[in-house]
Amino acid sequence: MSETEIISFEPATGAELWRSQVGNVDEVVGRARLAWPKWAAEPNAVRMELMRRFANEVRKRLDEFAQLIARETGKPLWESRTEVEAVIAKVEISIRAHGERTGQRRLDSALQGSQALRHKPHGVMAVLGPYNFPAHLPNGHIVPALIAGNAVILKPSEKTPATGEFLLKCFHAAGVPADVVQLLVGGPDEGKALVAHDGIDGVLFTGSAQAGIAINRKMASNPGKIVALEMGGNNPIVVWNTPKITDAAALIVQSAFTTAGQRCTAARRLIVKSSMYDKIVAEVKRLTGRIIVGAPFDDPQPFMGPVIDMQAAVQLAESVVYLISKGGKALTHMKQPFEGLPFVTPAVIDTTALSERPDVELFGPILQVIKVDDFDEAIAEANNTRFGLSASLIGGTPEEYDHFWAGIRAGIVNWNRPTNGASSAAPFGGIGLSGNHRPAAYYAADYCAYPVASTEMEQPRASVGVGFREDGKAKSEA
Ligand SMILES: NC(=O)c1ccc[n+]([C@@H]2O[C@H](COP(=O)([O-])OP(=O)(O)OC[C@H]3O[C@@H](n4cnc5c(N)ncnc54)[C@H](O)[C@@H]3O)[C@@H](O)[C@H]2O)c1
Ligand SMILES: O=CCC[C@H](NC(=O)CCC(=O)O)C(=O)O
Repeated sequence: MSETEIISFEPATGAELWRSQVGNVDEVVGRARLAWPKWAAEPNAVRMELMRRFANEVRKRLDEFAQLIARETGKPLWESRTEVEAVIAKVEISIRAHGERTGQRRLDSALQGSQALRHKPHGVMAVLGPYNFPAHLPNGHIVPALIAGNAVILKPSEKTPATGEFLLKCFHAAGVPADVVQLLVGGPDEGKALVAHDGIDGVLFTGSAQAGIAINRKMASNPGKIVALEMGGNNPIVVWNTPKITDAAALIVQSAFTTAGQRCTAARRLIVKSSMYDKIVAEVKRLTGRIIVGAPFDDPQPFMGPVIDMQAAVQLAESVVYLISKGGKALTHMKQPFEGLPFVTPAVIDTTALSERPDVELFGPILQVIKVDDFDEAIAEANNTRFGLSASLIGGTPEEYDHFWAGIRAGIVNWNRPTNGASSAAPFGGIGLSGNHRPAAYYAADYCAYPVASTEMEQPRASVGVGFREDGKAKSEA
């Protein structure tokens, strides 16, 4: 039975934060369809100016917004602030991307007329958001979609609706008409109804592979509708010859445990050269042991907050038990330091001995360690996944990095940098179960508008060419 009400709870305290009735999909879509043509007909400059006003609105409310994200997701306040800063930065990046990726071109020819390339918006776009970046990631679809002239319906995650509501209030306060960007409160049922609705021209999804595949299936009979899928990862970080053990360990810990491991780009598998194993593992254990796990407003600030809810915490603890039951060796144990609340400490598990490692995204602070002897074996192990979002090489020579870059199947391939923390000024997406070749961030402009090619002359001008007699009849008819 579907829920009639959505309630958001603060992970760090269990307190109720927000509640609302679920939205009416037909009504929201109907309003968006009516509002869209006027919005699409506005000059680009008007839409861009409104986006800049939106950025200013968010800037004015940065503290309030960051506090809400911290309460609703459990992320430390310092990290929640970085999410709000990313929301602000998205506007200028998207304006630039719109011009560079979907701008206008015109090629004049005296004979053929003028060859013009312009872009049109799709219409009404459904944005389905995840809970881990409840503002920044939906916003990464919303801003480019609005700039291009689409109307948008945001269905935020059922776990973080208050953040979605706050984000949309900032658009409205900036002057974007209420029906041009609307909130649809709901869970997966409302998401499914929105995706299936005839009045939707596209679905811009960020979330799990499971839900993304279900959406892709649903949209298969509508090839004309745009579907952008940003999904999860089972991301490798490979450590090869490096004398910089402390730096390597810091990059590994940052990759695996930032946001309590709840990032699509988090490192899930540490693949390490046998001869470096002892040193790297010792340093990773030492650093992991120093991580402060705590509530978002604690002083000193924690590195990691709780995971999103108790269900997630229990699933993560069960995954650790499963890996150990199959032959994994716990290098650090996952503990639940606060009874009844979803705080977990990071687990590092050596799974080298496992004959089959489950290729699933364990969305939390669990890092598997796999020991290998040979660089090609490391690359093969890194590619031993159906996902393909991000991958990093720590250490190695420039030649080895070239080899790694060429051999790795992922949308983001880094060298001596973490697997996460991707730039909004670059394309962002993955292959395999991580996405459907419609990268977001800088390339989001591409899926928010479609190109129209036109050959244009101010007056009709045609010439009868080869194959015609003087009277205009074709030779073949003679
Ligand atoms: N690649 C990326 O850019 C990226 C970014 C952030 C998060 N993620 C991924 O998101 C996941 C965590 O977020 P989550 O748990 O909120 O994801 P989720 O897939 O459970 O939910 C995402 C959104 O889709 C909706 N939804 C769920 N099932 C649906 C269906 N069948 N039809 C339509 N809508 C549906 C949800 O209500 C929610 O709004 C992780 O897998 C993470 O890797 C990916
Ligand atoms: O959880 C998934 C997103 C993680 C984040 N990626 C980005 O912020 C991409 C940039 C953008 O979309 O603007 C990361 O890599 O940490």
